[in-house]
Amino acid sequence: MEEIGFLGMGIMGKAMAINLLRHGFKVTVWNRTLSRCDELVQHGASVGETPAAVVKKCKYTIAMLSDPAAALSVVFDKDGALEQLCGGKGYIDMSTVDADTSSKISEAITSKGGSFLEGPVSGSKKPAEDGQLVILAAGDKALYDHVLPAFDVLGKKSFFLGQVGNGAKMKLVVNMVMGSMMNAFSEGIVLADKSGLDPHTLLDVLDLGAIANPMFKMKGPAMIKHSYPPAFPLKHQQKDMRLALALGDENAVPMPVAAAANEAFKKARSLGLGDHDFSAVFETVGKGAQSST
Ligand SMILES: NC(=O)C1=CN([C@@H]2O[C@H](COP(=O)(O)OP(=O)(O)OC[C@H]3O[C@@H](n4cnc5c(N)ncnc54)[C@H](OP(=O)(O)O)[C@@H]3O)[C@@H](O)[C@H]2O)C=CC1
Ligand SMILES: O=CCCC(=O)O
Repeated sequence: MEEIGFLGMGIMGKAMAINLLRHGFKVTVWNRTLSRCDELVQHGASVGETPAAVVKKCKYTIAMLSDPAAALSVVFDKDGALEQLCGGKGYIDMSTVDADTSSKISEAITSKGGSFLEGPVSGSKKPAEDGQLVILAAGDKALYDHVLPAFDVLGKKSFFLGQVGNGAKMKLVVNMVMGSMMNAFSEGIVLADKSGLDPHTLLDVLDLGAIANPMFKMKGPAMIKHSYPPAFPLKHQQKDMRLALALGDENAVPMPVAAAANEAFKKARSLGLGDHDFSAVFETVGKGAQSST
């Protein structure tokens, strides 16, 4: 099996790279904080000293980085991926970024003869560990077909959405809906509690009705305990709301619900909750933090 490069050993990148190793892929990893690669070595990975070194060694390289600035830096900076991208090499950015960022990266890589695919994912830490992500790919179709065996390990379903930017946009729309839902859910828990209802009973009622969903089921009990172990860091959810609102601006789509949700995530960041799970936005609702829940 050919060797895959993997840049970014955060919550998602680590889980995805370990999953590939577990399924017999050879993987060479890199992370800005190199010590975070140590655990991957124990799982059988090799380590590259720089993004360029990883791309030089591997026919194709996946990136899973925090935000547009990180995605651009890893490609364009000194010792970045672009230095070694050329004909026969592929680069797949699975980070959640905006379409402009993705297009900049795509243009630079294709102008050097390389191929580019974006592949942001729906699904969080546990689906990444279990290979149950939903992959929203767009860009070079030949590269997509080539990496499908790896996508089949990482995800339960891959979509090919056409031209570069469509994967990024789809991901932002999905996360805009998710962030708005999380805020409504938080308000619901606080409202139930403040009006004398048992929030656990609210969870049971929600789970049996038309708006039952895995997110409420998974996050609700921990939120009631004010516990937010990071699966999807709140700072990344706020980045996605911001980028989705910019997409709304570009397309003249009024999004008052998403704008309010973004304000709540910003508030949560200002309270120092950026590295907690995004469900910590619960702490911004009324006096959620002081409630009897
Ligand atoms: N967590 C989740 O549930 C999901 C996350 N996503 C998206 O996936 C991406 C990664 O998320 P996640 O793994 O949770 O994030 P983490 O914050 O856990 O990891 C971020 C990664 O980006 C690296 N990084 C940050 N800034 C830079 C930089 N300037 N240069 C180089 N590397 C940098 C970090 O390196 P270092 O270790 O050195 O800080 C780390 O490897 C994000 O775009 C996120 O929105 C998508 C679906 C689900
Ligand atoms: O971008 C993060 C998505 C998290 C999820 O789908 O649960």
